Amino acid sequence: MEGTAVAFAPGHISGYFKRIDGDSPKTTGSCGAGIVIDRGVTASVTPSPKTSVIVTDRTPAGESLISYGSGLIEELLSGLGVCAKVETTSGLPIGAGFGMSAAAILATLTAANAVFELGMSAEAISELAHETEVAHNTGLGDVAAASSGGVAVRTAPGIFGVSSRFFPDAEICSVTFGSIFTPDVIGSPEKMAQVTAAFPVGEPATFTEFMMKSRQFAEASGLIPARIRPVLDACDEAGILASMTMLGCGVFAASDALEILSEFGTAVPLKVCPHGPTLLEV
Ligand SMILES: Nc1ncnc2c1ncn2[C@@H]1O[C@H](COP(=O)(O)OP(=O)(O)O)[C@@H](O)[C@H]1O
Ligand SMILES: CC(C)(COP(=O)(O)O)[C@@H](O)C(=O)O
Repeated sequence: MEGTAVAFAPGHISGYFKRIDGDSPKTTGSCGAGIVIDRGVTASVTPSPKTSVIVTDRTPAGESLISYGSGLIEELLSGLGVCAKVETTSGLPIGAGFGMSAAAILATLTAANAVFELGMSAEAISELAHETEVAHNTGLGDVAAASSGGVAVRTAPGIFGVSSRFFPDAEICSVTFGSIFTPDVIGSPEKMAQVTAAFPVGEPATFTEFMMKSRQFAEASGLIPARIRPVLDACDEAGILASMTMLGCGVFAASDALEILSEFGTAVPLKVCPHGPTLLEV
């Protein structure tokens, strides 16, 4: 095996969710809804006698090396029975509720599948990515959503749980103040009980309905950090729909809220991504 394959997978902002436990990682996941976004992770995979991983982020706040090595990615490759030099580059901060872990897994698998000619279907890639996310407690519904584009509504756990997708031409904007360690939240029965009780009734059919349900959920979930309250208040005052990026210490707003969000930090304009993982180069 020679050469390098490069793939991109989109990130995902979860607006609301509830954990559903099945009898295996495949049937465990979440219901909810979120936006598949045009920033995500690019992974380059080059066959090599020994596996090595470099994790970088290239966000609007600048570029930085996050780590040498990633347990998640190393385990993934070893499960496939291959060794490679992998570089993942995240377009948004890791751990901040932008689904970067799911994007990293999907992008790495898509590139590895191409360069090693593994013959996995898109469905098999999503299945393995979902099981890996759930097994590591780094996400529940991000893989199902980010396996394709749009605003994804999930009514059952697992990769076949997406009941509808819609594709608004919306200007979205986000600001983040840091991470919330996802396993601490989705691994806590107390937190999950409050999250389940906060789950909104009915499914959104429009972007506005999605934003309203997301905010209603965030308020009732007990998850809103004090740090983001002034940002939500400023959006409310300006009549802009906004909510918390699940699960990160940040806010996403509908419409072009760049000016308002920039008062609080580095604001990032986003669009709804129309597609799932894509092979860029092989
Ligand atoms: N680009 C990446 N490359 C490799 N591993 C990643 C990447 N992004 C996230 N991860 C892994 O996922 C963990 C964070 O998961 P999580 O809090 O769910 O992040 P996010 O909210 O961005 O999905 C990190 O500690 C790291 O192990
Ligand atoms: C909210 C979350 C459980 C985690 O999202 P993230 O922190 O971005 O990995 C997500 O996977 C979902 O099920 O909706």
